[in-house]
Amino acid sequence: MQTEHDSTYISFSREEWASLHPSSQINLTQSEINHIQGLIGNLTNEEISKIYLPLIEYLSINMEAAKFSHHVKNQFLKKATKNPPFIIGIAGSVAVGKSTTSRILQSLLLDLPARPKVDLITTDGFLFSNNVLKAKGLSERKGFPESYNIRALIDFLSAVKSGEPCVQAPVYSHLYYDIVPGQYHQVCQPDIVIIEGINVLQTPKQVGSSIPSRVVSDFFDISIYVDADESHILKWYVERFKLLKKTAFTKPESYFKRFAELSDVEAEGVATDIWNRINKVNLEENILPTKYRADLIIEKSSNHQVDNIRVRKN
Ligand SMILES: Nc1ncnc2c1ncn2[C@@H]1O[C@H](COP(=O)(O)OP(=O)(O)O)[C@@H](O)[C@H]1O
Ligand SMILES: CC(C)(COP(=O)(O)O)[C@@H](O)C(=O)NCCC(=O)O
Repeated sequence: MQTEHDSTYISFSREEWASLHPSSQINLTQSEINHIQGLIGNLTNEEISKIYLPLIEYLSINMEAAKFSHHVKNQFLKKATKNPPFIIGIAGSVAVGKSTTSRILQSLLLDLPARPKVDLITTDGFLFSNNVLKAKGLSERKGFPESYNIRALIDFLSAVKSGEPCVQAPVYSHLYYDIVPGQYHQVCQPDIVIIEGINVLQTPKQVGSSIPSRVVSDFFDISIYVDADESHILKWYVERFKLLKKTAFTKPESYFKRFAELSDVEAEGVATDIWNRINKVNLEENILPTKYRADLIIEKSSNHQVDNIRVRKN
């Protein structure tokens, strides 16, 4: 069925995408590929070559274009401002693979010949702390637009983009299920920033009653929405929960340590309940509606293989 968005994007099957930039042309050594595979457990060499290397090439072309545009504007304005960092926004549901995709891209970007400085920031650092969420009656709304300090996120991106020497991003811990007081990620004039989060393409209407003059995506040079069927995402959410049950949840400091003793079947029930009450509702109400704001849409099938890539025409 034809949708209103079909004409906005060019769609590439997996094979069509791979053929745009055969991996043989890319100078990644086997040890660099091994390094990335070490970071992302079951990522195959084929997936890197067919999907992520062409994607890096597409990002590189966009970075070159942004640099050129900055240079000619500086010439016209008779200014010598520093090239701003290239900002990549990564959106999508909880558990769709935003942080994994971001880590793959960061590793490959770090390997580019110019050896750029690449920072990876997650927007969960801009969630209000559990105490604040509780006081606002939002404990069951973690991840919904109102649970984030969007103004702080916009101020952060504005400072990074304008080239401030060092800017701090607060840090969220999935182990403590809360913001870590006094811990920050320092961002000091990087060449590239990847910012990933469920909320990065949300619009002012969705972020509270007062409409800010800017939105998060105003600072992006390019944005990517990671997409998959909800049935696959639920499966990945439950699998991740079961893995955490055996690992992080067993730590005494874990917020979820009460779940460590659950059987696998009980854990599936708990995770499915959290999904249905919170993350599924958020996906349908606040995340999916932002999909067609992205410059690229990456569609993954049940085994995380990317089957289709859509690229915005202009
Ligand atoms: N490309 C991929 N290949 C293999 N596994 C993946 C891939 N992307 C995500 N996963 C797995 O899916 C689960 C959810 O991914 P994650 O990156 O944590 O999601 P998000 O950051 O969107 O919440 C994790 O268990 C992760 O290991
Ligand atoms: C903190 C989050 C909103 C962040 O999502 P992420 O960016 O990791 O996909 C999410 O992990 C979360 O905690 N959601 C609330 C319900 C739950 O525990 O899954």
